[in-house]
Amino acid sequence: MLPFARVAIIGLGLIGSSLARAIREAMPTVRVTGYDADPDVRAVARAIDLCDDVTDTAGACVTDAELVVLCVPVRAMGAAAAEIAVDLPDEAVISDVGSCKADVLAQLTAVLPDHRIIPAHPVAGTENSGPEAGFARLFRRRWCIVTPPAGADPAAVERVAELWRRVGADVEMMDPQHHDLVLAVTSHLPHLIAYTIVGTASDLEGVTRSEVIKYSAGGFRDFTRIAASDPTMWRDVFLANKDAVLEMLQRFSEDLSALQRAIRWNDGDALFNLFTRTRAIRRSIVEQGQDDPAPDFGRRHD
Ligand SMILES: NC(=O)c1ccc[n+]([C@@H]2O[C@H](COP(=O)([O-])OP(=O)(O)OC[C@H]3O[C@@H](n4cnc5c(N)ncnc54)[C@H](O)[C@@H]3O)[C@@H](O)[C@H]2O)c1
Ligand SMILES: O=C(O)C(=O)C[C@]1(C(=O)O)C=C[C@@H](O)C=C1
Repeated sequence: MLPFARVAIIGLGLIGSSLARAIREAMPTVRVTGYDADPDVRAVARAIDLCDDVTDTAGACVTDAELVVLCVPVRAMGAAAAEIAVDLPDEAVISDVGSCKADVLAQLTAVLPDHRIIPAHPVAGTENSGPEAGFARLFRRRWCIVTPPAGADPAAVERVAELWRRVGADVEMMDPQHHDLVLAVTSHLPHLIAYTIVGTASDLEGVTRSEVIKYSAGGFRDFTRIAASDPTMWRDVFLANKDAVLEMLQRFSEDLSALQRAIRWNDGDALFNLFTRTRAIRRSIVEQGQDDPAPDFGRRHD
């Protein structure tokens, strides 16, 4: 049985539009309605026939929804929930796709205290934004972490998990705070480092911008892809997951200082031992098939 027959998606950017496409592909009988605060995004969504209906108000989008998925930047979640509050059916399940969970759960609970709120985070994305950047296969063989609050209705949790399984994701359950700590080191810190290194390189006196572009091969080029990620989304992630990010950043800074010392004092063993350990980690990730398991479609439009 389908987990939901009517799904409303609020926010039709990369993730919202990918979810709309994926639901329509995997579950063609599900009615998908969509809304975005930006009229240009709504126009594009209509032009590309993204949903069964794209509405001009958030309320109209959710009036008969069984599931509402908020796909807006994390610090806009509370405002998006407030906009649908009066039109939301009592029995509707509310979910979201935000990259951090504790702060989003607090925002949604404050605005919709009487609704079943089952947050989730598909750990899949690209550096691109907007409805045209989305693609149906984005979630295939990627993790989706469902972070139900304490005491959540198990049936609602299972229906949200099943929706993500149907669009191809592997589902894990996690406590919201633990999610935020794990993702701070596996996703948020890497983005912060990428933003920093690309900024540092472009600020260098004595190195021209054209040289940075001309010689950006290998490692630096990979950093530039990540550093091209959406500014609004990432500003919100760092501010909403401040504590976990600062904790991981502190540990990272200490490890970087140790590396700085090793280089200064010609401690080749320290460098060699660390690089040997990190190479083994990378190889075990590849062996477990967790490295870009979908290389053919992970980085392009369908
Ligand atoms: N991009 C990724 O790699 C990725 C991966 C997983 C999860 N996420 C999460 O998904 C969410 C959406 O990210 P995205 O990459 O799709 O961003 P996006 O910029 O492509 O899309 C966000 C959309 O939300 C709309 N919006 C903003 N405020 C709104 C509001 N109050 N009501 C209605 N629409 C509103 C914007 O107009 C925009 O079209 C974020 O919470 C992000 O943390 C992103
Ligand atoms: O591949 C990318 O472009 C991503 O940054 C995707 C990525 C990640 O860090 O893995 C980014 C943020 C999300 O919340 C989930 C996935």
